[in-house]
Amino acid sequence: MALFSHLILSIPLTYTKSLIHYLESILSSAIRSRLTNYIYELFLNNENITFKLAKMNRAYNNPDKVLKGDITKFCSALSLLLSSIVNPTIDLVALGTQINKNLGVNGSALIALFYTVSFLFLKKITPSFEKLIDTRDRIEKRYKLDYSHIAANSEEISFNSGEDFEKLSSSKSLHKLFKLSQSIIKMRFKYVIAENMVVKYIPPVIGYFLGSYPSFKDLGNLEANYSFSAIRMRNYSSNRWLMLYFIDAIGRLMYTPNRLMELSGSTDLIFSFLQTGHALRKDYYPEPFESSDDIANLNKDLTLAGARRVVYQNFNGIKLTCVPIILPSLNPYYSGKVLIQPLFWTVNPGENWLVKGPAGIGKSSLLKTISGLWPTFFGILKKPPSDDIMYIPSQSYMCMGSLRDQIIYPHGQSLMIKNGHTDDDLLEILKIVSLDYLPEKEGGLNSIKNWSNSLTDEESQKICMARLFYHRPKFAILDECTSAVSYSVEEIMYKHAKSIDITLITISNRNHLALYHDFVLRLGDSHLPPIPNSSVESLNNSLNYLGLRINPQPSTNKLYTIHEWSSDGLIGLDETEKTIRNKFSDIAPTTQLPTKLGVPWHTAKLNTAFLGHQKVQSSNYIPIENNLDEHLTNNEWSSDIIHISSISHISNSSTAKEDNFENNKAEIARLSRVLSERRHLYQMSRTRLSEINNALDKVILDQRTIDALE
Ligand SMILES: Nc1ncnc2c1ncn2[C@@H]1O[C@H](COP(=O)(O)OP(=O)(O)OP(=O)(O)O)[C@@H](O)[C@H]1O
Repeated sequence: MALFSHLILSIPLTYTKSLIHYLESILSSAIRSRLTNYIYELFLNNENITFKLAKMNRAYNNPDKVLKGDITKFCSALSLLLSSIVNPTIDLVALGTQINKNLGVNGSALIALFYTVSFLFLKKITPSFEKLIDTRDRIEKRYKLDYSHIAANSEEISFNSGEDFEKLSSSKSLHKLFKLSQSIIKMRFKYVIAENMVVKYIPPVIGYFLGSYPSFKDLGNLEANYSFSAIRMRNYSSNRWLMLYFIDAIGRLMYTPNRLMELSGSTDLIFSFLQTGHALRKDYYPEPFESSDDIANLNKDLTLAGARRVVYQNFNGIKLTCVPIILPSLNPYYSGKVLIQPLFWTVNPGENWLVKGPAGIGKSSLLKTISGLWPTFFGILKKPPSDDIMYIPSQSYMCMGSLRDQIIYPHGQSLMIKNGHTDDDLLEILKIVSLDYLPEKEGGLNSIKNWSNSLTDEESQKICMARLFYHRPKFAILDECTSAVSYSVEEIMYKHAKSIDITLITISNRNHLALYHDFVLRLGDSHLPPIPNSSVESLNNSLNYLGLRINPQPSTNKLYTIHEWSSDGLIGLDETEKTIRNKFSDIAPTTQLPTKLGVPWHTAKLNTAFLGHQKVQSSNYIPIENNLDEHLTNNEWSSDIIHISSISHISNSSTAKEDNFENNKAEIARLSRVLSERRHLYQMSRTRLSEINNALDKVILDQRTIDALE
């Protein structure tokens, strides 16, 4: 009978536990999926939040960790609260009522007193684990930073034989970390012993005593004892079990603060992660100043927090009115670095622009500003809706998925079909970019691979151009995205882009690309004066930018033009450099301008007919070195050759001035010297190459090596 009643009681108990566990798991996965979806909505949208989070924010440069680890921890800690609070609370209420009945008010008061004292005692002896763990995490972060610094700079460290120094500095933080971790472990050990004593071991003793007290308090009355012994034993037994379950429930409840502490840690993390996402969405940067000096040096126009961000996204063209290009500082209240002086630049539909300038001057930064990755700090930016403009950066991006996905990215196959495209269209596009062999080689358009590793740089760049031809936007900004493609294929691509009415803005220093463009935006010519802002100082509605007064609407695209652009020989302009210098003699040369203004820029119309003439001339030279690597040859030689041809054109011109002629003669002599030096270098390389070939012939390779090489 006893066994039967035990079974009857234990079956629902077991199932109740399983049910609670089941509910916990369901709750945890439901919270996780909702939270993750919410985060995706927040971060993966058209507002560049992921970029801002990764590049322009210091707190969460590794959002992966939050998504993979912290959210899972948070969800399971939250769902565990169900069993750790609800369950013991129900037990406490039910058992407490019964105990109150059995033991009377005094017994209940004694229990309450005991637990109040225990609780206060535990509170007193609990070390500040939160603070300690926080400190440990900071030291650990520092240690990891030290280590990644070593990994990132391994080459420099080896050159400087700095291994001992690095070992010492990183072992210092490791030592600190070990010491703190050990003391946390020791403290926790002592605390757990005290806690178990108070929560697990002392309460049952008190429980037994209190539970038995009503049954045995009149033990002296033998008669009564005799007649009521059975009842007394039953009461004793039931009180004892009641007390044990009651103590167990209180114990479980007393562990809840630990659970809550765990939960509060991850809640804090997730909350500030979401808060950062929302703040970045609104371009609000809550990071505080680091010292009062920073406020004094602050120039609000140049900070992320003070950026004006006046952007219109429904313009049929691209128009920058007084927009400087500024490299943002990661601290939102610090001034960014001004790369380029405020631009007044308009790209109308059908006008193709070539953007040129020395390395590191800010060409790609211009792309980042127009695309919105970096904010428009000042002035007004007008651009087409996002469907009408495409940005192709210098680093080719290959998504996860099939070969088809690479071409149609960011569209999916269903959208492609919905838009009326077929696989045959894609094959046609691949033909244009000279990748017609790719589907067969890679196993068809459905083949899924890690494309970043499978494709060469040239193929990746061609895929990005294929993407452009698939989407056919009205405008495209191409940032040196054909640098690995041969000139002949590049020519086909540019011609095709123009034939399908894509207005191109190409960032490149490849001179021959001028052939496919109508205008040039030249950044950072050191010998030219800056934008002529002094001439507009008197205008009433001029803008005050860094202490300069700038006319908000000067005539665009024709600030001033020059006849020759010093080093690369682009021609087709109206005035000589000398005339310009005279015209702006009141303005200090750029090199003496405060660097905070950024580099100057100018625009000009290209005389493509003349450039075509140059190209014919330059191609005559190429066969001389036709054994060199084609790409290098064209790149290296053509810039000098174009220059020579442009200069000879000027010198033959009937209007050429005598001093110009002298200058050009000197320049021709210099370039001839460069040319002969390069020929010499080339000869040396060829000799070396044939030596290597001879040496290779003598190496006997075994079959395995040959197979591996093949
Ligand atoms: N994310 C970044 N963090 C720090 N500095 C940057 C960042 N992006 C650009 N810069 C700096 O801004 C300046 C301009 O860079 P940008 O890439 O725009 O030059 P660029 O003219 O395109 O040069 P290149 O032709 O070499 O690509 C450089 O000094 C570069 O170091």
